Amino acid sequence: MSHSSEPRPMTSRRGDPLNGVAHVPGDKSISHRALILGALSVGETRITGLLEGQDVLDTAKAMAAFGAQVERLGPGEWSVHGVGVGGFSEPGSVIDCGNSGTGVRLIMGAMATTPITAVFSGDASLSRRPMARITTPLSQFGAQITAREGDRLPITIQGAADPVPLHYRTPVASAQIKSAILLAGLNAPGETVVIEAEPTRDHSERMLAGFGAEIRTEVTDEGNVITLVGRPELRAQPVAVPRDPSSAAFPVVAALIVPGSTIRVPGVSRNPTRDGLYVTLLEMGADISFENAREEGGEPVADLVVRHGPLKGVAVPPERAASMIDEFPILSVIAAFAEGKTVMNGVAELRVKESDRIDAMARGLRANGVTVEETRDSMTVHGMEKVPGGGMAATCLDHRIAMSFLVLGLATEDPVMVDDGSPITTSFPDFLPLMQGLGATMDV
Ligand SMILES: O=C(O)C1=C[C@@H](OP(=O)(O)O)[C@@H](O)[C@H](O)C1
Ligand SMILES: C=C(OP(=O)(O)O)C(=O)O
Repeated sequence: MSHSSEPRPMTSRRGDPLNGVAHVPGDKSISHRALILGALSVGETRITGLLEGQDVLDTAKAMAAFGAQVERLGPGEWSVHGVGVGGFSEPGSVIDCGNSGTGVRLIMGAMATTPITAVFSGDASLSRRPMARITTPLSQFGAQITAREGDRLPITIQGAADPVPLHYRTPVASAQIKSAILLAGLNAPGETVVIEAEPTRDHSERMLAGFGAEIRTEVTDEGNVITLVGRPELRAQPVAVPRDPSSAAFPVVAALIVPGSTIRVPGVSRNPTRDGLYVTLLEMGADISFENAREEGGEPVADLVVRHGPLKGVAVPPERAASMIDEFPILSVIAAFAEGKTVMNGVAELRVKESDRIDAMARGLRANGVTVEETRDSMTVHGMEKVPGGGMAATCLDHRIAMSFLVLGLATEDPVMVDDGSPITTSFPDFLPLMQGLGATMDV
């Protein structure tokens, strides 16, 4: 299901310092994977802390359509009775993944080696995003795939009746490509191997191991070589989803740019494959401390304490991009308040997210008085002492663009408007009350 079709204009403006505790929602990547692996296991998987954003709810609905028993027990608490590897049944209607690239790409992988047919669709944003990166490897497993012009959704997949395991080098750094292949490899006999030149988020590998699959990662000169042994019996597991570092980034940056602020953000995942923004913020001179470092649900987590202070621009090295790929929109916001310029290189993938994020951020920042330069795969933001604001940003069906500009407006001279805040529900349904609870002036 796509998010609400009514545009929801929103505004944010300068006000008091931000203070308090921000309980951000569960990790989106881990939530999708918990539902999918739960559906592919034998027994009942109990999930706590699941993100109940529209992207993940669409994945839950899809798992039920493939035959799993999916039930909401309470806030963030879900039960999945799985059907086992190879046990998916043919869905009776189209699988609509709404706005979610992770949802559609991982689910296409999960069904591509089972002899059933499924049709996948999405909203206007998802229907523009490239899918050849997934359909190419899945065809090599033996799936028959028909896509719209340019390898876009809607896509029909007839799963392979006699799948062959795959040995595949990913052409771009993408955890979605890697994960789709690993999920397809579950029902192929023998070893499926994925090679990635740059490491990407490793939640699939961690969770597959936790559910009992034989999977190993070797670090070699050509990158990470991940090998999965097919046809395991996955055993249902309890999954405690840690809080999402990509969602935490919004209140964290808000506290860093609003003078006098101090906030605490407990229980945030500090998985090194997701940590690039925090490494970058520390290089910029941000006052962030990481307290009570511990492990929860197989992931390293910590409580973040964040205080406003002076910041300086930095150059983000391209090899860090994958570990903060969803955080460049909000980094470009904080860069506007830093001394000097912030340069982001090797970020071409931003052009194929929910929107062209380089274009969307550059336009919106310029509309609010900030100087931005862009190339095909880079963006440079010039910091200033006082950021004017007063402009309208188009959110382009992109939750992260909407939240980034609403954070910008908390520290600009004049208010910032976004044309449509409704996509925020895809990943952070309580964004508005959470920010208001910290003292932010933000409204619909
Ligand atoms: O695997 C995942 O859960 C994700 C991978 C990333 O996409 P790519 O694999 O396309 O880089 C990221 O942008 C997305 O929000 C979540
Ligand atoms: C890119 C994102 O998500 P997805 O690819 O799952 O749509 C995101 O959440 O920033």
